[in-house]
Amino acid sequence: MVLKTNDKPAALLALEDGRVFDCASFTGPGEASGEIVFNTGMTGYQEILTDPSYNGQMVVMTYPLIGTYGVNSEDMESEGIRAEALIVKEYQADPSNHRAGEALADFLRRHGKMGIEGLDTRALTRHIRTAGAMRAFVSTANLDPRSCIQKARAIPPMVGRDLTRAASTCEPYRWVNGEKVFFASPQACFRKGVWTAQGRKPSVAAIDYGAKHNILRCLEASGFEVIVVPAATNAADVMAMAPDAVFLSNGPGDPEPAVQAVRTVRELLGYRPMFGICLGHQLMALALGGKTFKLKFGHRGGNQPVKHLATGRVEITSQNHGFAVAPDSLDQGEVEPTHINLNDGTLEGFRHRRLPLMAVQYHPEAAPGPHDAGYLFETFRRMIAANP
Ligand SMILES: NC(=O)CC[C@H](N)C(=O)O
Repeated sequence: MVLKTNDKPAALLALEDGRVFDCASFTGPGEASGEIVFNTGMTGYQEILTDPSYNGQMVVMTYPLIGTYGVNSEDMESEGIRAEALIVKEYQADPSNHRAGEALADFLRRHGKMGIEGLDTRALTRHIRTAGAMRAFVSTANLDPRSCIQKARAIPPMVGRDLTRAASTCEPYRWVNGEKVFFASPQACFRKGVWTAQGRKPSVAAIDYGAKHNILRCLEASGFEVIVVPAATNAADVMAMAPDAVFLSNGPGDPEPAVQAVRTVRELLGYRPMFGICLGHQLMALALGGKTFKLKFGHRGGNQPVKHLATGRVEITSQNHGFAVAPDSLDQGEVEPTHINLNDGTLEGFRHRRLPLMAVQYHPEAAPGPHDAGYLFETFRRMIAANP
């Protein structure tokens, strides 16, 4: 039981289906709302909080003790905290790690986000598994269950939300040595001579729907010259850059209402080799005429088993998604499934039989998580070499 003090005021977590949990806030007074989802990673709370794909969501960690290794300056997946709140069984306020620069509670507070503890996260997770991911509201100021449930029901549902532009960069930038380098003006980016490696490295235009920094780090480490462009960039502007390849990033929200993004991807199909990760995978499937649907409680964690169909090899993968591509909605004559999830049989990757297109639903950049799927960046490189 958590001692409720002035530092840790009592809070109430209310779910839209009427379930409530007494808890405490380890970041002081506040209020938060969003879709409540769980992550099964034992570590990785910093990467999870800063992954833009968690925008609009409150994350429950199933591992019971969180905060032990603090927060450091190297493991950021974006500039700030993108999740709405972090919900844990027990917060460990005294971090011990040589890389720790800050305690988790201070990091959350600095970004104006809530940390919640002192509830039975196992019961909460089992409830989400049975009833599905749903809207929730948590407050230290309002402890009235009925009113909190109403507030949970008043927030917009995740289905139908296009968050691609909200999570994207407003201006294009170069990704150089792990840093963003902006252009003198955005227009300076959309021209053929923008690439500096001039053929010594494959150039990739990465469309940003809320890209995790580690994807950009992996592209750079795999030898690509990377320029990141906003989600609203149209196909003509991408083509004006004449990149060797196009990359579609991860991102928050429901892919189906992102019609402008899907149109751009459709216009780029077959233009140059293209690789999509997570939301990028879903947008590519939609551009190919496929459909997506919402999973009951999604896949979030670092231990999702995925079978690579060509080799029979099983990869342990890092994942974060609430939607999935319906395999039957894709033209099997054109699109070949390449990966499936061994927990629930859902589609985890595909390639096109004629065009140089590949996509995976999981995260080969894997931070936090295993490195089993790192070969995909090399596969992308080979695809570019084969399609000059
Ligand atoms: N990590 C992602 O790109 C997530 C994609 C999408 N928002 C989903 O939840 O399915």
